[in-house]
Parts: sequence; structure tokens; C-alpha cells
Amino acid sequence: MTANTSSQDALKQAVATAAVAYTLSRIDDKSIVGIGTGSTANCFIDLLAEHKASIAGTVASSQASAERLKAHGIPVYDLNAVDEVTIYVDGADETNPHLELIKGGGAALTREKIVAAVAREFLCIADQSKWVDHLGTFPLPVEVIPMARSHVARELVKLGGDPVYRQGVVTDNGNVILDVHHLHPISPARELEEKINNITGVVTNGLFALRPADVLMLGTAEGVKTLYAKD
Ligand SMILES: O=C(CO)[C@H](O)[C@H](O)COP(=O)(O)O
Repeated sequence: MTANTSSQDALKQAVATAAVAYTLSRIDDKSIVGIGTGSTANCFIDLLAEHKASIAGTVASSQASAERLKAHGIPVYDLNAVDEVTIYVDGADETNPHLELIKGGGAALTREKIVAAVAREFLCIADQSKWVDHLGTFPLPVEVIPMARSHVARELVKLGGDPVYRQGVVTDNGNVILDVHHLHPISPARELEEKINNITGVVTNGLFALRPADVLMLGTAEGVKTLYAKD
């Protein structure tokens, strides 16, 4: 949500370059690649375009990414039409050392969570500004059915949060976003993810702890660092 500096842009570019090389090592020409949303994912899309003959196609986590892929001539399939997503590549708003994430700064969290759930492998790509010891400094996005907005906001206050309606934003699914402030430190993240998802009217929330990333490529001033969930 903050403006990108040019050094941050360079880190995103470096991490996207490494992610394309990693992805090519994991796929064949029958593979479907899951594509995330946001500026880091956009770098990945633009670089993947040079290798589009190496994949069968993609599934996208947002209309915006689908349009960008199609503009490059990369096939985009409906998730219901594919048997398997070999690898899902997406950015994050925060990541901790367990590769648990906060996502949804771009309001695409629900579709991102669906593609991540289907994918055999989830590669998260991020610049070093996203690295935290404990999640929750970034306000946690929650996608909500519009008529339940006030009810969900009251329930989130009971959980200790301070929900703020993201004015003017409608998700690709026709819903609204509440950004929940003052939850830091979120621990254990899996418990909070489940609790918030159990509030009636919530579609999902931006915690990716029940399904964390498998691999993280982090762009740092010292180069791209690769971390594995099993480490
Ligand atoms: O979760 C997301 C979109 O819903 C993005 O992955 C997240 O906001 C990171 O974006 P960027 O790469 O532009 O920093």
C-alpha cells in the first residue's frame, strides 16, 4: 500500500527472474502454472511471457492478472477446466520465517487462496520489506459478503482487531474488504485464520497459515534468498 522505491522495484524484478528459472525447472509443456496478483506477480508474468511455449497455460487469481497474461498471448484457463496446477507463484504483503503469509493488499485474497489450495507447490516471491518475525503489522484483509459488513466488523472487534472498510473496493467476487488493524503479533496464525473464517459473512481472510508457502524467494540487497518451509 506504500509507494514502491526504485530499489524495491529492482528487488521485485530480481526475485521474479529467479522465480521464472525455478518454475521452468519444475514444469513441462503440459503444466498449468498458477499466477498471483500484484506488482511482483506482474514482473513474473512479463518474464514468463518469454517462455510461454514451455507451459500448457495458466490459471489466474484475478481478472487483472488474467488480462495481463492474455495481453502477452499466454493461455488462461478456468480453474474448473484443469486437472492440476503444478506450481502457484504469487507475492505477499508479509511473510514470517514459517512462510506463513498475509496477502490481500490487492483485494485478490480469496481467489489467491483457492489457487494456492489446488497447487502442488506454492512459491511466494517478495522483496525484503515483506519479511517480518511476527505477522500483523500489515492490516489483515478480510473479504466479506456486503450485507454482513457491520456484523463481521463487530465480531472482529471482539477478536481484538480494529477493522476499517476499504472504501470504493469491490472484489472480483462482488464482495467488500475490511482491513483489520492492531492484531500484531498474530500468533498462532492458524488459529486466528480459522476463527475469522468461522464468522458468518466472511468469505475468507488474508492469512495463509493453514496453507503456507512451500518455497519463499526473498529479494534482498545481498541477492535472492530461497527458503523452504521444511527448513
Ligand atoms: O496479496 C496480494 C494481492 O491480493 C499481493 O500478492 C500482495 O498485495 C503483494 O503485492 P505486491 O507484489 O504488489 O507488493
